[in-house]
Amino acid sequence: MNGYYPIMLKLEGKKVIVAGGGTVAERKVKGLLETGAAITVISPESTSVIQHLAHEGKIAWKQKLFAKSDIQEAFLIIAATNDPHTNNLVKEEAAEHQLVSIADNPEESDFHLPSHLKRGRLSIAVSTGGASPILAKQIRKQLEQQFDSRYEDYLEFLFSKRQWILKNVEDADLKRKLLTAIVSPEFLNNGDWDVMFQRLYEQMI
Ligand SMILES: C[C@@]1(CC(=O)O)C2=NC(=C\c3[nH]c(c(CCC(=O)O)c3CC(=O)O)Cc3[nH]c(c(CC(=O)O)c3CCC(=O)O)/C=C3\N/C(=C\2)[C@@H](CCC(=O)O)[C@]3(C)CC(=O)O)/[C@H]1CCC(=O)O
Ligand SMILES: NC(=O)c1ccc[n+]([C@@H]2O[C@H](COP(=O)([O-])OP(=O)(O)OC[C@H]3O[C@@H](n4cnc5c(N)ncnc54)[C@H](O)[C@@H]3O)[C@@H](O)[C@H]2O)c1
Repeated sequence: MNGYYPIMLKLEGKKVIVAGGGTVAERKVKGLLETGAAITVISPESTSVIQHLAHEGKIAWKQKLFAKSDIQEAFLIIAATNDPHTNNLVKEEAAEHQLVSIADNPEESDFHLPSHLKRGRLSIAVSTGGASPILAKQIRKQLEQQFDSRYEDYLEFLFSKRQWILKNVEDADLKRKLLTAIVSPEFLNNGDWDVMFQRLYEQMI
C-alpha cells in the first residue's frame, strides 16, 4: 500500500519521544527542534550534540533503556535505536492513536520523514516512500538550487501583500489579478517588490 497522506503537523507543545540517541536520532531531533515540540530522547548513550541540547534545556534526555512507560501521552514517537527488536517493541507498545516511525522498518511505520527544504514560509518535502532516502536527498539538493535564499524574503513579501490585498481590494477580479501578478519571475528577480507593487496597483486601478 503506497497511499500516503502528506500533512504539515503543528507540534508546538506536543510530546515527542525519540528512542535511541545515535546519529539517526540526532538527525531526527535536529529536524524537530524548530517545531517547539517537547522532545524527550530515551537512550543509555547519546551523541555529544544530543547531550549538549539536553544540557541547554532544549530537549530532555532520559539516560536509560526504552520502556513502555516512556511513551505514555506521546503524540509522536520515533524509534531510532540500533536494536531492531526494541524499535519494533516501541511500535507494539504504542497505542493505536499514537504516530510511530521506525527508523529501520518503513513497512511497519505510521509515517516516513521526508527530505525537507525550508525557505521561511516555503516548505518543500520530498518522499520516496522508503524506496531511496538518497534520491530524496538528491532531489532536495536540486530544489535548493532552484528555490534559493531569496525565496525567504519573497515569501514574506507575498504574505504581507496578500493580507493587504484581501483587506483593501474589494473587486474580486482585481484581487485575483493582483494576487497572480505578484507571483512572477519579474517580481522575484527585481527585488524592489514594494515599489513594483505600487506601480502595478496604480496601473490596474
Ligand atoms: C529523507 C530523510 C529524512 C530524515 O531522516 O530526516 C530520510 N533518510 C535520510 C537519509 C538517509 N537515510 C539512510 C541513508 C543512507 C543510505 C541508504 O541506506 O539508503 C541516508 C542518506 C544520508 O544519510 O546521507 C538510510 C536509511 N533510511 C531508512 C532506512 C531503513 C530502511 O529503509 O529499511 C535506511 C537504511 C538503514 C541502514 O543503514 O540499515 C529509512 C527511512 N529514511 C527516511 C528518511 C524515511 C524514508 C524517506 C524516503 O524514502 O523518502 C525512512 C523510511 C524512515 C524514516 O522516516 O526515518 C534523510 C535525508 C535528509 C536530507 O535531505 O538530507
Ligand atoms: N531512518 C533513517 O534515516 C536511517 C538512516 C540510517 C540508519 N538507520 C537505522 O537507524 C538505526 C539507528 O542508527 P544509528 O546510526 O543512529 O545507530 P547508533 O549506533 O549511532 O545509535 C544507536 C543508539 O540506540 C541506543 N539504544 C540501543 N538500544 C536501546 C534501547 N533498548 N533503548 C533505548 N536506546 C537504545 C544507543 O544507546 C544509541 O544511542 C539503525 O537501526 C539503522 O539501521 C535509519
